[in-house]
Amino acid sequence: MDYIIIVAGGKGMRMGGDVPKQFIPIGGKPVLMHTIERFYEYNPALGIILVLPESQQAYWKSLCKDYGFTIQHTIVNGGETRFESSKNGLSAIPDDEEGVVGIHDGVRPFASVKVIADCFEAARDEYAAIPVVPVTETLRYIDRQGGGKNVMRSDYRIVQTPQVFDISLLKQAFSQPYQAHFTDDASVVEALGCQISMVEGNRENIKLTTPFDLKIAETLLE
Ligand SMILES: Nc1ccn([C@@H]2O[C@H](COP(=O)(O)OP(=O)(O)OP(=O)(O)O)[C@@H](O)[C@H]2O)c(=O)n1
Ligand SMILES: C[C@](O)(CO)[C@H](O)COP(=O)(O)O
Repeated sequence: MDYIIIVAGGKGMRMGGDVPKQFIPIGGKPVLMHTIERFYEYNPALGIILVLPESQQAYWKSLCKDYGFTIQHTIVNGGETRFESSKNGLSAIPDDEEGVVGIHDGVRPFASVKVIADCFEAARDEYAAIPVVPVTETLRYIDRQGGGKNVMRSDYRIVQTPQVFDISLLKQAFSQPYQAHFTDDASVVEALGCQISMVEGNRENIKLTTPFDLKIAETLLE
């Protein structure tokens, strides 16, 4: 069986505000409902695991009731770091399960169904796949003295989610101790010495990080 783990266990410090960013309504319903619907649209048989801070779980259940949101999912407690939240989500999948598992930021409601399908397909063939988009602005490397140097932007890609992996490979990766450079799930798998395949992402698949991103989200839904 295949799964998607949707991580929404963060604090949303850069977004600020009283309502955690995954619950902010865009286009008439909470961000997280849009995100889950994308994966349901891709494959209604996908096992959906939602990682949420324990303190937010009752509120989420009340939102599901209020909005008539009935897509089945399992809720798991969030962790202190994204690494821990991903690991908690993964622990909800039986150890002997075969198939692939994606990990997706709860606050990326615009992953296209094509990108989701491409990532799952690539991971079935190549064990680990992530969506990337080109850099559209010029990049400068900043050294420790604060000096800058132009670098070739064509040498870099912006990394999105869902990041999809063979289940047993991902379980092995997450048995490693946490390291500070684990900023996504692919970096955890790469630390085992594995190659990560890249598929073309979709530009709208932004991470809602600051209030500015919410304005873009509303525009994308118009
Ligand atoms: N301990 C954590 C930290 C992050 N995340 C999730 O990882 C995704 C990407 O993280 P980010 O956008 O940075 O969210 P926050 O950590 O909540 O934001 P901030 O860094 O501004 O506090 C989000 O869906 C977030 O909920 C998580 O599940 N558990
Ligand atoms: C996983 C991620 O969205 C890929 O771009 C990103 O690394 C998350 O970073 P954050 O600082 O936890 O938002």
